[in-house]
Amino acid sequence: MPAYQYGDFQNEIYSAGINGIVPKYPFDYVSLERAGSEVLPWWVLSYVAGGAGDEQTQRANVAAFRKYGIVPRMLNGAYERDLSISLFGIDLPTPLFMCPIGVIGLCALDFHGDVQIAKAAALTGVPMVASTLMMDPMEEVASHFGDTPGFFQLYTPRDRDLAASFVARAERSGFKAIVITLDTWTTGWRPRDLNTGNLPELRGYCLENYFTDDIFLRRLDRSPKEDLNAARLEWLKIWGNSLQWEDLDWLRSLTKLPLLLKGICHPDDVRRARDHGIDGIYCSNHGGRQANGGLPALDVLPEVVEAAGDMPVLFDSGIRSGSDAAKAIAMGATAVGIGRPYAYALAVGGTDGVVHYLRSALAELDLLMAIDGFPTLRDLAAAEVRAV
Ligand SMILES: Cc1cc2nc3c(=O)[nH]c(=O)nc-3n(C[C@H](O)[C@H](O)[C@H](O)COP(=O)(O)O)c2cc1C
Ligand SMILES: O=C(O)C(=O)c1ccccc1
Repeated sequence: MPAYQYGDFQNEIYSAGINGIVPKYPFDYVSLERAGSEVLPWWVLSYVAGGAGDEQTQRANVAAFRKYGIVPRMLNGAYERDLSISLFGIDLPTPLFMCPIGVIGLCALDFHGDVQIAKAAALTGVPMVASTLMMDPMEEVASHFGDTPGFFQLYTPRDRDLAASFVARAERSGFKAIVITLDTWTTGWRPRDLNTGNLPELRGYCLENYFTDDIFLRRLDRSPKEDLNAARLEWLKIWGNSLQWEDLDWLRSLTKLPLLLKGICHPDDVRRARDHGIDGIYCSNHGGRQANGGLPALDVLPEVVEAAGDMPVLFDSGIRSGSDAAKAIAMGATAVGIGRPYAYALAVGGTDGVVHYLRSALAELDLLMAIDGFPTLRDLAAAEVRAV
């Protein structure tokens, strides 16, 4: 018997269809986004859907995937596929991961989306990169990962002791790597949210990691429960640290876990990262939420990959489907981040909706590898990609 292939999901769906069982959730991104938009509260939707400026970069991220095509190869035994990768010595069954999304907690109807995503990670083997901004503390979220490794995304606070505490807590909770986000020490110019004065964190949402940390709490006279206003103002004082290269040496000294830098788009920055003992690069423009007018992240990926050499390169910004993931891998990404799509999937169906979305993306990727003749991700990575 051949091993289970993700593409068998397709057969399950057709077989169910014969028996009159109609799928609960959509299979294409446009329908998923529409369904998610109908159920999210307006202010969460505005925050998730929006980006910087007139959202030109956000749209360009998605459009970039239409500019490239993979050249298929035939007759080379792609009857069975292997989608596994190894990252920092950790074996993962697939090349996908879930990007850090600070308000993911709010995208679930019960406002405990971080836990629901952790459960989806456990069920699929697709790791969650958990944001610093959570509706539940990281210890609780990590307790639902099952056998799937989790990564912790650090928004480095200005208070160094608090940063050290977050890293230590992440290590104790069993997270397997730390992702330091560099492009969001201040919020981008986001007209959709500016029009309604909408910033969830400032209202005191998603700050549970801070509100459960002794180092943060000692800055307050009264607990966040007693005085939420004072707590969120204190958060605003310490939250965004505009790091410099030298600060990486301090961050490096905090942990032996693999460290990744998120937001890297220039090959010189890749080389400097290596000089500072960084283990992995995360190429991203934050889904066009931070700076408008920049290049699509996919367009800079090949240069970043070349400069990275043997360092793994994680990628996000514009991935909507399994075939998008295939292109990013063919252009050099080691692992590929799903962002906005899983937020909508969570809104539509909770953990179940996210598992459905991830299985669909993996099925599409797997079938594409079957049809295009790439039995392994190594073969796909070596595929010829041409500009359309
Ligand atoms: C609502 C929302 C919140 C986000 N919060 C974070 C965050 O807390 N930390 C972070 O590093 N990136 C955050 N990101 C950026 C994502 O990690 C990722 O870079 C981006 O979603 C990729 O773009 P895409 O979703 O359009 O594919 C957020 C993105 C969205 C949509
Ligand atoms: O919304 C975001 O993308 C994000 O990462 C963020 C986090 C905290 C404050 C502002 C923006």
